[in-house]
Amino acid sequence: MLGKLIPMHGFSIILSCKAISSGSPDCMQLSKNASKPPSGLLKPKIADKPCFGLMARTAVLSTVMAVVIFAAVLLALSAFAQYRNTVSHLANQQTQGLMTASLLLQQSESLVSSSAMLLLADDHFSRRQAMFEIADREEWIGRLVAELAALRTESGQFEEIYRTRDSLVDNLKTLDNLMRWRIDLRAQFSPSPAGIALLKSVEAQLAEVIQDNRKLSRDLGVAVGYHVAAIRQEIQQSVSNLDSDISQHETLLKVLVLSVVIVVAFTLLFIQRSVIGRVKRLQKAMNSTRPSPEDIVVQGKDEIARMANSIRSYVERINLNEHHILSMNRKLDFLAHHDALTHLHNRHYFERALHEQKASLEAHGYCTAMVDIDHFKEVNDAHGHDVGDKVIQHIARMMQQQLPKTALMARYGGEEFVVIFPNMALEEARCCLEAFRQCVADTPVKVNHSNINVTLSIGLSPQLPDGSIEKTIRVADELLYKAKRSGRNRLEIRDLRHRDKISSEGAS
Ligand SMILES: Nc1nc2c(ncn2[C@@H]2O[C@H](COP(=O)(O)OP(=O)(O)OP(=O)(O)O)[C@@H](O)[C@H]2O)c(=O)[nH]1
Repeated sequence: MLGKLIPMHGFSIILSCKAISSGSPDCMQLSKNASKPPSGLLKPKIADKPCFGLMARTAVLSTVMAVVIFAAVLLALSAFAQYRNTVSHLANQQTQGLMTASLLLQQSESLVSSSAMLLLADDHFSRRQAMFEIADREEWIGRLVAELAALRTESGQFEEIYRTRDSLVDNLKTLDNLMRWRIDLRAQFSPSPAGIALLKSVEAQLAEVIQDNRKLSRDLGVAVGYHVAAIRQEIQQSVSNLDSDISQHETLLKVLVLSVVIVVAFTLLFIQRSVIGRVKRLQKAMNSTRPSPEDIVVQGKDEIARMANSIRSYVERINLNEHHILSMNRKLDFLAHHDALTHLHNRHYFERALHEQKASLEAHGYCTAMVDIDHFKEVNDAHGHDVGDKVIQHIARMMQQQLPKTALMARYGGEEFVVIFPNMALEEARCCLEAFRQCVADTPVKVNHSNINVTLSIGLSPQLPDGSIEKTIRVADELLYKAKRSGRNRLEIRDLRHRDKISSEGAS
């Protein structure tokens, strides 16, 4: 009857219930309840709905970060391309332009010195040599101006150079003619006043042409110098633009790097708050010896919230199951010590209590009684076992009400009860039992609108001077059967003082 294992929600509990084996209604109900879980415990509360969860947020943050990094890389690449263009423009065009302009300036100065050579020529050979030189310079100037014009976009500004150069070359041709004339005049010189006057006139024209020549040479130098200055200024401007571009790109890159840092910091903060912090809180709640659903915080609707919700409902289910098991254990504990039908102590408990209290009972004295319902089989036969059960319950109830609270009573067999009166004199016990027997005999049991009369036979024994408590119970049992044999509805007693029996008989 003891040690029956019942599997329940993954747990095993030990049932100690005589009534299970005997098929008592209470225990049957209990065993049914034990096999089925409390209602509403097994369903998780949260449905798996789609939501803007951690994955989506992480994806958004990663996209933002990727976009910012991509923009930074794009900006850096375009900046590098721009710098390369500017540097290549500076190196290829403006520097070359500056060099060409410098060469042009050099050639212009050579043209002026060639004209000086022409002025110093004493014979036609020197004059022609000077003219060759001048033609060579003229050609160089033409070539360099064309080159410079190809490098520079503002071609309109070269007209001044062309015009000055052409005027200078014309002027040099005039100078050449005058020089040839002067050489010829000097070669055929006749100191006549006409000859002297002619030579002076040639000298005067030469002086005028030389004057023009100086002016035109200066103008050519100024025109070329203007371009050199313009190119230098453009180079300076390009360098300054490059500098400003670099600083602009620098600022933009700083902003982008700062953005990346902010996005990364925000991502870390997000991971800390949305993931790590919450998982830690969850872990802390689960680490406690008895996790409570209230400690499991569910914030938001993301994956962690869903996990927390699942854990929470799982903890709720475990707690509810635990509560259920504890309540079942309480019931089983009760049933282990009590009779399921009458809720009096059962025989097992009685025998254990007797064993534990034996020394104390024997030291302080006691009386023992056995109580049995008369003709109970007839009650069963006439009204059925259900009614018989109700009659047994009624008698048990009356026992609890009528007999002293200090009495240790138990259901001993089918319709048989045992009572120990600790520290009580025989007479006092007899009075109690007699009043109880009388009361039962006088009170019909009302079951299903019918009154059933029952009587009790009782055997009462005091503590035996030479016997154990078990022997006293046996004596009380013998006295009970003596009461039965003597006609029932009576109390048989052994009085040690008179060494004979006293019996009290009921009305029947
Ligand atoms: N309804 C019900 N009947 C029980 C229970 N336990 C035992 N009985 C019945 O109680 C009856 C006892 O019958 P008997 O031992 O012949 O005794 P009796 O009919 O009471 O006659 P006496 O004791 O001689 O007066 C039997 O019919 C048992 O089946 C129970 O828990 N419920």
